[in-house]
Amino acid sequence: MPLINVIRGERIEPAPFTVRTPYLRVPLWLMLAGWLCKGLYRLVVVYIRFWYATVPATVLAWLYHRYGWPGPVIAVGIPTGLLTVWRLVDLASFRRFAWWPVLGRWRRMRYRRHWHAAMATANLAVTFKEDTFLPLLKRVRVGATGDQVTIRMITGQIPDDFAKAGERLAHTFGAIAYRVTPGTRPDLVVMTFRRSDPLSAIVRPLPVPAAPNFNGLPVAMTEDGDPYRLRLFGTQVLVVGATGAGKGSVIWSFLRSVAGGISTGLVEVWAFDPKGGMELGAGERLFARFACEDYKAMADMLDEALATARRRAARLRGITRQHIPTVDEPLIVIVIDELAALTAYLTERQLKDRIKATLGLLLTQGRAVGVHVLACLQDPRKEVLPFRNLFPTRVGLRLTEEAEVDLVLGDGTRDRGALCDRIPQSAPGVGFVVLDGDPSPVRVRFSYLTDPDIHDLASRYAPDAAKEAA
Ligand SMILES: Nc1ncnc2c1ncn2[C@@H]1O[C@H](COP(=O)(O)OP(=O)(O)OP(=O)(O)O)[C@@H](O)[C@H]1O
Repeated sequence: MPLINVIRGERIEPAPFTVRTPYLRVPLWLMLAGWLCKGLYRLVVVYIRFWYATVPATVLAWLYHRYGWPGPVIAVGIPTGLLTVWRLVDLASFRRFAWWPVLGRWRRMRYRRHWHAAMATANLAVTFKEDTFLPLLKRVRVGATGDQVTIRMITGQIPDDFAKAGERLAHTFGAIAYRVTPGTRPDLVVMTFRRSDPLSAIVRPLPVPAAPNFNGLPVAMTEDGDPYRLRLFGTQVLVVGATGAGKGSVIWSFLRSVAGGISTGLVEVWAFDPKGGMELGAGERLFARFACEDYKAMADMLDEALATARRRAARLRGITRQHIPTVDEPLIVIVIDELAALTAYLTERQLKDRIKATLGLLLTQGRAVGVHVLACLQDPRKEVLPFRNLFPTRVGLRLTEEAEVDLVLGDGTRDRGALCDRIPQSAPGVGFVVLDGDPSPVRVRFSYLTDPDIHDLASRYAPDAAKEAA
């Protein structure tokens, strides 16, 4: 038996005694006096506990008593005026240093009030040796869209325990969505409760970088209002979404982010649009290769890409582990609008098997030698699933079923906040990006390019357009 047991958490003391009060006849005056004392005691407790409200109220009352109305009016008016000027002059710093800290205090009180019940009903309170322990509410930080709540877990708890209870807690605390991320220390977990949606508006096309940075291509906006930068080097990208979820906008946002490289010859896009060219046809001028009807031609293109990858690997072996694109040896991106059309729906068995084998090799061997795949998928069915793990970067847009989320993005991702099945139809282009090895899904909205935007992009950045201009 251990000498000392150590457990973190807030201990809920049981009542030391349980007594049955005897029946006594109490005179009315004694009862009234008792109530009065109790009332006074509670008043003092409330006064001390809520000092930040009671002390200013007392000061204002004293000012009124001493100077009449001008006293409190001036005392309130001057700081209010200064704060209003601050807000008008610099809203960002006003929010950051004045409004959000105050709101954070207020919200912390509200979290505390519901904390015990919320933890107990979400099964996050732990009973150990007849004592009950609660996770500790450490800090509440308010931001533009919601609250970041830092919690110290009880011994034996892990962030996934909070992820599993996330939806329950979000409802309890009146949030519309949540996200769970590990804290800065192993005993901390951060729950982000979102109260409004900063991604409700359409994101206009982002500026085209003249020279694309393949470690961070701006393709979408994050909830913080910053561009989301997709890392292409060393990865393959899978985009999954129900029909109308905005897969097209992911492709076009990506193409826009590498358009500078396309025009200079640093990037070659090989596009596959098995739906007859409806999605990608408008940008045909941007592509070095384009196939939209002939599946045999698509299989040949994939074979060619694999041969290129192998040639590069043979040349670079022992020299470098990451291919650096040049005009002579550009970065090749294979964009596939509907992966299942090649790997699942195709009726010619031999051709389908050939495509699947090549694609599998390409996904594993291509990323170090500058041959990348960005593939979209509508229906996460069994036939395409074996490929899932070959895509280190996965984007989940709106999905129709809850079970599809973990199927596509990885086990436990939905619990950690990637609620793809809850994305409304009215929010196409909204999705969660999940990177291999990073437990936190990032919620983003991809930029939307209208047909004129796409035509404009194709006419400005097509490689032949650059030659014509020269
Ligand atoms: N990022 C976005 N922002 C705003 N609206 C968008 C966005 N992406 C798509 N939309 C709207 O949603 C519609 C459907 O988008 P899109 O065709 O890209 O979906 P999809 O997932 O490719 O569907 P499908 O699988 O049926 O081709 C578009 O016509 C457009 O009106």
